[in-house]
Amino acid sequence: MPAEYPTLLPREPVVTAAEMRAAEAAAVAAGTSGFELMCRAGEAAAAGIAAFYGPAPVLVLAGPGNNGGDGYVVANALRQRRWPVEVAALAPPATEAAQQAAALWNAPVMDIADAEPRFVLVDALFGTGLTRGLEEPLLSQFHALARASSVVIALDLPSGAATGDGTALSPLVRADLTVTFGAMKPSHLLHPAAASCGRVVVADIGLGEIETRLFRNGAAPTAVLGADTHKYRRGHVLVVSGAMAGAAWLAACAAQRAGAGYVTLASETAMPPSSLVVQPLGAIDLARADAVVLGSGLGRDAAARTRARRVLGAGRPMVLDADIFSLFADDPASVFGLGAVMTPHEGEFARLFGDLPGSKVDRARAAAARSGNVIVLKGPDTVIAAPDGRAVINDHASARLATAGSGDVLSGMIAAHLARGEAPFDAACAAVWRHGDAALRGRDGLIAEDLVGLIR
Ligand SMILES: NC(=O)C1=CN([C@@H]2O[C@H](COP(=O)(O)OP(=O)(O)OC[C@H]3O[C@@H](n4cnc5c(N)ncnc54)[C@H](O)[C@@H]3O)[C@@H](O)[C@H]2O)[C@@H](O)CC1
Ligand SMILES: [K+]
Repeated sequence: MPAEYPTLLPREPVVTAAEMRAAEAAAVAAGTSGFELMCRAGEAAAAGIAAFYGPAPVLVLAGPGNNGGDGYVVANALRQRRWPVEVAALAPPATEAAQQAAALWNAPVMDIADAEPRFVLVDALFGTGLTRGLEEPLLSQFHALARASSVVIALDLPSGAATGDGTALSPLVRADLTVTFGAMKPSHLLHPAAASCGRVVVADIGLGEIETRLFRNGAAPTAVLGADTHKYRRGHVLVVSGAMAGAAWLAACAAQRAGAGYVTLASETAMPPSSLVVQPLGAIDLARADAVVLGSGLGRDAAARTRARRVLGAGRPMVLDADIFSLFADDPASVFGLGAVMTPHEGEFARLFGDLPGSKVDRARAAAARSGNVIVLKGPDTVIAAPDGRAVINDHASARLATAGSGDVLSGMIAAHLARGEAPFDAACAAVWRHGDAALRGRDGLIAEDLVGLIR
């Protein structure tokens, strides 16, 4: 990689419930009690709540497990800060640590059926130990109390959210703030659960670095250009156009704006004069392309298939998108094992990989392993997975990206990163972040052409 492009910045780990339990068990084995961890969690949550909201009447809803235990610690800590606090419990605390926490509270606890709404509702019903959705009458009581509160704060997770896959096991109350412990869990980033977390704050409870292969996408590093750089050193991107010239043109412009020094559009259609180099595919020396976008605007006819085969054979770093997934749905082996970046949305993904089991992260990982390519499984919670099991969830994005051509823009951006010599996984992560960042700086009514102009 040219020296002027730094490697990726450190990313936030995202851990599963099992990884979290293992970290907790390791801490306990090393001499920290479960109750001590709970005290750290509850104290940190109370500090977080006090940082966001002034002293106000609070109702804490405590479940039977350790999430409920955290709730008792929060109640005690806010009471010490002179907030008026009440606690309502679903059932008596069932774990030793939660019993110790309830003893700390040492004040009346009412039944949830008797609770009155207060300004702040703290949801300490269930966390990572949830095994099934909330049942009636609790579900209705919880939602009614939340509707009548001004602020809802979830401890660890909104109760009813599964930890690992973003699913809602029962309808979720939308929290304003979720204070989680040790590290983010997949459901803080995967939809639909992520949409009910509000702002997510991670409280350090002293578990140290938790071993994981899943991360939250972080900001792409800024390229620092040396005075001696030149356009080819910044990377030569080739976009192969076909029946849908507009899509390929968007990808090419996005590659330019994302930093490629030289962009060629392989097209037999005349284009308006611009800084893009437009040439028929037959006239292009494919070996000179540092990265290729294949699929955006390619078309799905026989000519597209012929063009695709020719370009695939050149063995250049590649982004495979859009029409490629239809063209090779019956022959996926032709696009596997290339070390390329594939950028399907859910529909295209299903066409190529069928109905894989598990969470979005599991499915993207399985597809990456099967295809030998980096998979960018697009959506509000885009997952990027590498064949070796590394995965990243991107939440730095905007629903404004749901517009025609936004995928073509992303393909061009990934190609610009590949063309500078970045590894496929790093290139995909950086481009996905910058793509989302551009949309966040956009406005309602954003179209793909605007997005190109907003790339930073
Ligand atoms: N793992 C860790 O490192 C730490 C965990 N802590 C807290 O502990 C939580 C996990 O605690 P637990 O494992 O005790 O689990 P939870 O407190 O999430 O819930 C488990 C309890 O709820 C019951 N339950 C599950 N789903 C139910 C449903 N739908 N209806 C009724 N009952 C249901 C279970 O039978 C069990 O009694 C975390 O979310 C976090 O808040 C913190 O105390 C600090 C450290
Ligand atoms: K909760």
